[in-house]
Amino acid sequence: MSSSPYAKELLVAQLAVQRAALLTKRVFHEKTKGTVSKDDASPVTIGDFGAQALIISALRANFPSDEIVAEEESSTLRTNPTLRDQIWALVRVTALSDPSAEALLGGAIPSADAMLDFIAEGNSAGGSRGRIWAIDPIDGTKGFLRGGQYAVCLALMVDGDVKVGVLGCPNLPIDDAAPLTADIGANQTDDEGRGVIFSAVIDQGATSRPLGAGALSDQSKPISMKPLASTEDLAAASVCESVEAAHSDQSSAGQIARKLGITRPSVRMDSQAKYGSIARGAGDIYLRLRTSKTYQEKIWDHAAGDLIVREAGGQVTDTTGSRLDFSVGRTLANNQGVIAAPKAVHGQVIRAVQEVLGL
Ligand SMILES: Nc1ncnc2c1ncn2[C@@H]1O[C@H](COP(=O)(O)O)[C@@H](OP(=O)(O)O)[C@H]1O
Ligand SMILES: [Mg+2]
Ligand SMILES: [Mg+2]
Ligand SMILES: [Mg+2]
Repeated sequence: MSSSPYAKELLVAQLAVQRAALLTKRVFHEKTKGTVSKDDASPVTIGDFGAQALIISALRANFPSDEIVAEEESSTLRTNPTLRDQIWALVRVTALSDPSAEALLGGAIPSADAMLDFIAEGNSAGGSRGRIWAIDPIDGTKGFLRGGQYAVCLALMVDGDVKVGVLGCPNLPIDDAAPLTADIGANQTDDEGRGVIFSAVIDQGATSRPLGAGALSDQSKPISMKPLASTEDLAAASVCESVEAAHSDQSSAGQIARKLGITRPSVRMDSQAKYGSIARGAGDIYLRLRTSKTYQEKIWDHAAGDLIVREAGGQVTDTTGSRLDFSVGRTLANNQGVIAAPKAVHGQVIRAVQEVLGL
């Protein structure tokens, strides 16, 4: 193993994300996905819980004293043994099908109860001190259920700053040069040539590699944002935004694009696959414009993508132009929306955003 900073964290994170992604792919092909509706009416599946259990068990085996902020909680499972047992069966069979990384990932989870305990360990309040991992076991659960884009997301923050970010995107093309395709209606699962892991370590650049099983042979390739520099470049840019109109103001995004001279329709895709896609130059700009004054973005929805885009030559801020602040707890309480773009044009994009939003 190389001795560059965060080499072990990166390796463990990639292997854990890869194994969790295998689990989610398995769930996609099951007839019952154990979908339950959470308090905020968003869905969670056995895939979300199982992926979170696998990732936390891998982190605990390697970094026992780190804190963990993860999206899902275990309380509903403690009173729902049927759901718990479905997840347990899935976690066991996935670990068995991915044996080569066993030594690093810490061996099998001993029991269903131990699995629930792992899931529950993602309850850190977050904050500005120490080593804290942020996990979104399935980001874009709605995309996952409809056969579109989703991402298994893991990031390490140290003293409130993201140092390592990994995104597993089972339904994106492996080919960094493949054109962007919108999510809606398309079943993009398990096609030949899909499944990619994006990674970044602070000051070490960003990479992509195929998502597989087991050990990671060295197939990582550096990725970078498209180097947009001029107004003409901007006019040819493609904008990514959420599929969900409730998650981002699509009508303002359309006005912003027109103001920048962009003629192509935006590409709507679920999850942090948007960050990965612009980081490798398949798209150019990610706009996420808040739809309510009360919703606070969650750190696990942005931490890995923020670092991957910045390490690929992009700039990521909120609509006021401030960097995303991961140091204030489980949410981005200090930020409003997200604007990610190549460095050279980010200022121009922010001006258009502020004109349209009246900021
Ligand atoms: N009102 C809202 N505004 C912005 N984001 C929201 C939201 N309600 C839910 N989300 C988040 O949007 C994420 C999906 O992002 P996207 O819209 O880019 O696909 C969800 O992640 P999960 O699918 O992990 O729950 C969820 O955390
Ligand atoms: Mg969710
Ligand atoms: Mg999410
Ligand atoms: Mg999620």
